[in-house]
Amino acid sequence: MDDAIGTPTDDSTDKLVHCPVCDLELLATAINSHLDNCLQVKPIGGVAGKKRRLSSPEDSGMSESTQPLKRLSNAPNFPLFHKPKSSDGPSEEPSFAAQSSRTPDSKNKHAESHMPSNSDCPQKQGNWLLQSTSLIQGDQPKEKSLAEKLDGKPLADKMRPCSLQDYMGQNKVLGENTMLRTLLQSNEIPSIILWGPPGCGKTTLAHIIAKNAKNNNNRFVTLSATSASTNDVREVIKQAQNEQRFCKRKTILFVDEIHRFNKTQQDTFLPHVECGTITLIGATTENPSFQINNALLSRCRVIVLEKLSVEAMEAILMRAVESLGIRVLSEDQQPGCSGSNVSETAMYVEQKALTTLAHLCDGDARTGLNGLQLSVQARLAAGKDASNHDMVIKEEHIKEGLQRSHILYDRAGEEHYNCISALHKSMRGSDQDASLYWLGRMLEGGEDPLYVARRLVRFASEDIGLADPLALPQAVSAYQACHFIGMPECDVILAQCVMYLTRAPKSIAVYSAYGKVKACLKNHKGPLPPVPLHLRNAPTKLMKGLGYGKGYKYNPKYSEPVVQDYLPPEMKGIKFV
Ligand SMILES: Nc1ncnc2c1ncn2[C@@H]1O[C@H](COP(=O)(O)OP(=O)(O)OP(=O)(O)O)[C@@H](O)[C@H]1O
Repeated sequence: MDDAIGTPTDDSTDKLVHCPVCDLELLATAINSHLDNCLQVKPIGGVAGKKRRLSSPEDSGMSESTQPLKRLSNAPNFPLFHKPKSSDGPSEEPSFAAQSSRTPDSKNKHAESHMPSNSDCPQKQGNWLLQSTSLIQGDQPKEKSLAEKLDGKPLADKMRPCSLQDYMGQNKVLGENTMLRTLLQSNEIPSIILWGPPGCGKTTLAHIIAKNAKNNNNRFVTLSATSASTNDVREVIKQAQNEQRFCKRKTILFVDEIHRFNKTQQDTFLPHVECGTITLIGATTENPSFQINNALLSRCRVIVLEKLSVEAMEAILMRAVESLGIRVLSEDQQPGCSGSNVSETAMYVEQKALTTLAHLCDGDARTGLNGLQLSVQARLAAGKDASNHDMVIKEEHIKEGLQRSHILYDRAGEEHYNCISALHKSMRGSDQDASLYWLGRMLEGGEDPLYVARRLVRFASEDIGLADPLALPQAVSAYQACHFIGMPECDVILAQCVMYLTRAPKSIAVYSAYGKVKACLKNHKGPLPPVPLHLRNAPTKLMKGLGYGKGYKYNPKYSEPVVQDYLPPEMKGIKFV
């Protein structure tokens, strides 16, 4: 038979059947693949889509009988017989294995990850970046201006990496052969607690894990412990159970700021993490040993993320700068040296400015990126009236940008010492307003409250001492209270202590007396004199026999004042106080 498609192989399969769509007679063995393709051309109900009409047999010059065969190689198949390729499908996303090579130049590869493949990726949603670059061929969308690119969500959100390739730093936990990477590559996602300082990438890592998990047909649900109630948690768990029962899909639950959940809420997770209904990814800036209950903690792996290094921060900033189309000027370069069209308005940033920003943001990528955004926006505003087209972001602009958002405070650098010194001196001078101002400068700039509290303990003794013996317990209590409560609530505790110490009477008697002791010991020439025998303890017979404790007058036994030497004879008469 001329029209039959396929070759009979045995008696049971050489039966002829009619295609229900095109009425073609063909072998039973070939009906499925024929139908697949036939339906692409002639969907049941007869209404072909707009695209299909454009490539109708008449348009293509193909006869209806040959069309299905021609389409076999590249036509998408009808979902009845083949799984659809969704935008989340594994085939469209690089797996962790594919993402595994995080080389130092990975920051240069971000254009790859900007290809529109997943709607979860912030850079891809709304195409803010794509519209500004030439990644899309053919119908070029109108290029966005720099101001437009900065509009809307904060730059830090827009730049959130979608893959490990763009995830900088954290090599201790994500480098080659680390436990986490191995687990992720094998799609074994354990319940984990990501613990690290603000802006170090906890949420970002959770999103990357989730994206990979979605590719592997898992559900990803997020909750913020700051707003979710116990009922919300129960609802998520109920849905997770249904998904597991009916769709055989696992649920990954990301809980941001998990330390803010109370004990009951944390307990709600327990059995479900235990039995695998949900895989929990918690993020916290607080020490999980204190903030997360032990039972939950023992069911999760704690992954400690660190502040981002200056190098990682530079890479993150560089990626943002490139995405925004800002050109980087090294020390010996001038604006316009790239040979670009001079009539175009160009934005430049000095390499030094980026390095300064990377240092100042204290390993917090959000601070760094938002600081960059502020500086660029400030330059754009300043450049509106200027006749010169080129705008250059310099170090001072970066600092200015950070100051505006009250974050210019280099915790590791000079500013840290300058501010604590100013606080100490203001308290010594009993100036309450100045003392509070310097305290505020440090705390609002992100200083560690425990560092400030430790300095107050020292001040209580050094500058107040016995003039007010309650100053020291005040300061120690403030330290403990800060330890229990943490920022931001502990700010007022420190303020109370600072005001107490500022108002207290001052005395450096203890401080200077002890200073003299240290000087005496330091300047002593020759061997230090031995402890006089009568002052020595004599716990054993031998020591007693050697004369230890001999002649010592036990003061409580005497009603009259005791005359006795307490210093070595060489030191007799020395005064420290
Ligand atoms: N390791 C990283 N690599 C690249 N970009 C990062 C990295 N870490 C953070 N970022 C950038 O900083 C932004 C903020 O990071 P993220 O929200 O992940 O921090 P976080 O640790 O969860 O902070 P918080 O505790 O304050 O919620 C991200 O949107 C991203 O742009």
